[in-house]
Amino acid sequence: MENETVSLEAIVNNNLNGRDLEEFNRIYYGRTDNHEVKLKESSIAAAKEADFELAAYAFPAKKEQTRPPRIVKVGVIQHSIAAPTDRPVNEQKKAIFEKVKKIIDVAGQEGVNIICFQELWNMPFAFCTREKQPWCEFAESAEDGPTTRFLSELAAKYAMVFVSSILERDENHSDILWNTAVIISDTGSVIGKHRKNHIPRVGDFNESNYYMEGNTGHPVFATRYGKIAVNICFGRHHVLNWMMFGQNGAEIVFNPSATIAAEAGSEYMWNIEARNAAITNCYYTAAINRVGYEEFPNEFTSADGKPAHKDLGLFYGSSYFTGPDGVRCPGLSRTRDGLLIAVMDLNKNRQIKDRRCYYMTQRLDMYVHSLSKVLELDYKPQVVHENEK
Ligand SMILES: NC(=O)NCCC(=O)O
Repeated sequence: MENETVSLEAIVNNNLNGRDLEEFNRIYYGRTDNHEVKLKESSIAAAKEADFELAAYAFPAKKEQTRPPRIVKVGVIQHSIAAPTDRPVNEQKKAIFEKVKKIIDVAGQEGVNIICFQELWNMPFAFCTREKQPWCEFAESAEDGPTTRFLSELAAKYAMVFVSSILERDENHSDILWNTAVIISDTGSVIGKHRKNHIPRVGDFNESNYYMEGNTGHPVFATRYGKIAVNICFGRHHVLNWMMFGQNGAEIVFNPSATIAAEAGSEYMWNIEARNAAITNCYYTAAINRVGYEEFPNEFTSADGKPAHKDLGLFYGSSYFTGPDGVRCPGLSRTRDGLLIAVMDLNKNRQIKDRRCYYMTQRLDMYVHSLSKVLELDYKPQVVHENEK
């Protein structure tokens, strides 16, 4: 990945300085100060040794008279796969566990309370191949599969909540597969799970060959550290999906993703969507994407007349956090594994709700009425023509 652009931030920082850089950050990202948080020397050394990026930023809120601050440390981890995709399934999984454990340990020593990984973090994103074997064998039980067991131990050790996106095998319902986020509590037990609501049918994202649209609605999980929800990857293009997590009281919504620069994943939209969701729903968002190229043993086509190929393209990382006011922190790079930490004051959500009144002005009643009409078979779009008086 030597010739890849490192990040948009790097381009800006290398080419702007002084007032121009300040004005760019103020106008584009909404920030006058990055609120960089100092990290332990031992964490910085461990990150260097294990070759991953490490950065932390605060999202402070105003001091209130009647509520103490509600500070929570949230981490997101982006990473590439750790073994070639032609190695045995369990070997590939184990190699990812070993790599990611080093990152979790640093998060533990930094006192991180909640961690979210990228989409299907424990496997290559193999659905582009349309092959069932061996990729379906990565599926496991959400409740007591090897990935949940691996994380449960670390959750209890560090009193950490995990949001773990996996390929789920539902043994109680005829062995079918789901794209599922498992929420593991700070005690190590499974609080619950959420299944991906919107399954892509675009480019090489052939996920609909493997699993169906989720059946878990829009759950919000009340953890020890705050109310969290998960909008899995493609759901970030669906504003109502984001909206429902807000209606159910989410304070932080994670968007674990696996997306590439090409049209299907649309890198130019990446920096907008989770940020816009934070603004319109007055909650924190965290967008997490995987990193690197994943080459598969057999060629596949994109059904576009172009030559067959063995990889999807670059997963461009660029994970980032946004506060409920729409201000975002610098993101991780496009090219390296990383741990990004946000020190959030959750009081900020209500402060922004009180100030901007988006919930008060949202007119749900009007939309329920309009949408119920849209669903009618004989619906006619409300278009007014010049000669219709
Ligand atoms: N994993 C996934 O849903 N990717 C779809 C491409 C996109 O990010 O829009």
